[in-house]
Amino acid sequence: MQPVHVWIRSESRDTERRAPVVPADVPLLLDAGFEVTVEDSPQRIFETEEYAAAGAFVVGEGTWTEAPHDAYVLGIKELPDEPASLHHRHIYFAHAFKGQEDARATLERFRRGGGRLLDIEYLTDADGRRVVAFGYWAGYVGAALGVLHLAGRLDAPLAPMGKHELDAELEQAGKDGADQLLGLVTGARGRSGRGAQRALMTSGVPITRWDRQETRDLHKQALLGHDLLVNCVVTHTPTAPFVERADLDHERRLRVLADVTCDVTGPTNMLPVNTEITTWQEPVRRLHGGDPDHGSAPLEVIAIDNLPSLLPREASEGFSADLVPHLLGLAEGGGPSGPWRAAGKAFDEAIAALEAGS
Ligand SMILES: NC(=O)c1ccc[n+]([C@@H]2O[C@H](COP(=O)([O-])OP(=O)(O)OC[C@H]3O[C@@H](n4cnc5c(N)ncnc54)[C@H](O)[C@@H]3O)[C@@H](O)[C@H]2O)c1
Repeated sequence: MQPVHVWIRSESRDTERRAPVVPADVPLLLDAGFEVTVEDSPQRIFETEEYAAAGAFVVGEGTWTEAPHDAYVLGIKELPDEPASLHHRHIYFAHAFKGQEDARATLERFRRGGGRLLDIEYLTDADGRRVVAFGYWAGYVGAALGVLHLAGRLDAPLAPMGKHELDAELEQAGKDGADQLLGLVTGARGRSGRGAQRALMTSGVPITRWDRQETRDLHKQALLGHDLLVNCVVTHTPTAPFVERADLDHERRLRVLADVTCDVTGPTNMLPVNTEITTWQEPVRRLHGGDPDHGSAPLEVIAIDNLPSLLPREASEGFSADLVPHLLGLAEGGGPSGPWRAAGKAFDEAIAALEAGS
């Protein structure tokens, strides 16, 4: 049987420093009989030499277009715009199955070339739960930015950093008084909710933890009694929003919304007072000026949709630890394991919808 060939491509987005498989995990694939090729990349947080030392075969940046036909081309973010036809099996986050911007163009490229997209977002277990995600570090960074902003320690533009640097800032913020803030994490039991709690703890911020049970009868006044709300909720059914326009004129302590979920335009936006993301260049946006006569402070939002890229090393390590066991599942005797079949089905459905013209 041909060995499974995983080809780790370079990322085309120039701010993207993460890697889907870290050098320390390469031997796990090699020991299972896989072939591992890695493209050189000056921006990746791990040196190419680390991959070579771990046993990967090194090739030039962007050479996946010439990879053997049977290779799985693995990345994190979008492919470059060329070539117009894609004939490999690609594994990455394409955001191409829900009618997003460019979704149609991406699917057309696969259809034209006869390739397949195994989107990491659609790698799910038998219960439909995602098996690989960056959520923990998204929550960690989202909560950290909220605390640092409230502590007057957030400088823009943001740039990728090491966890030790971020933690030093959080600890200093705590010593300077951030430990007097009140933090609320919604979706506290999920991946990003747990990451958010860990960051708040690093600053010594007392935490209120709410998940489904605690929000069933929403206690709005209690919610507004926190300085910082870190929203990590994932819901697919429209639910009573946490903060609406009418809440802003109320007496409240709430000053910063850190929206990790970033579902800012969807029907399940839990914070409809905001409908736009923020960026590394301008991480914070003012939503309401506040009214000191009525005890309401200005309200600001942080809604950055690529938070884990700010902690590229830790985000890559956690992601690789989750992904590699599933990559091994590409070689299972009866064909790729359940999550790969689920991702393949999502792709087939998207192509069928494209062909049906919907
Ligand atoms: N901003 C970024 O850079 C970034 C990066 C990665 C992921 N994300 C997003 O972060 C979000 C969180 O992902 P996750 O991996 O933590 O999801 P998860 O499924 O692990 O957790 C979601 C949590 O929300 C809870 N929840 C659902 N409805 C609720 C309600 N009405 N009230 C309170 N809690 C409720 C669930 O019980 C669960 O604990 C996702 O939308 C994901 O796309 C953002």
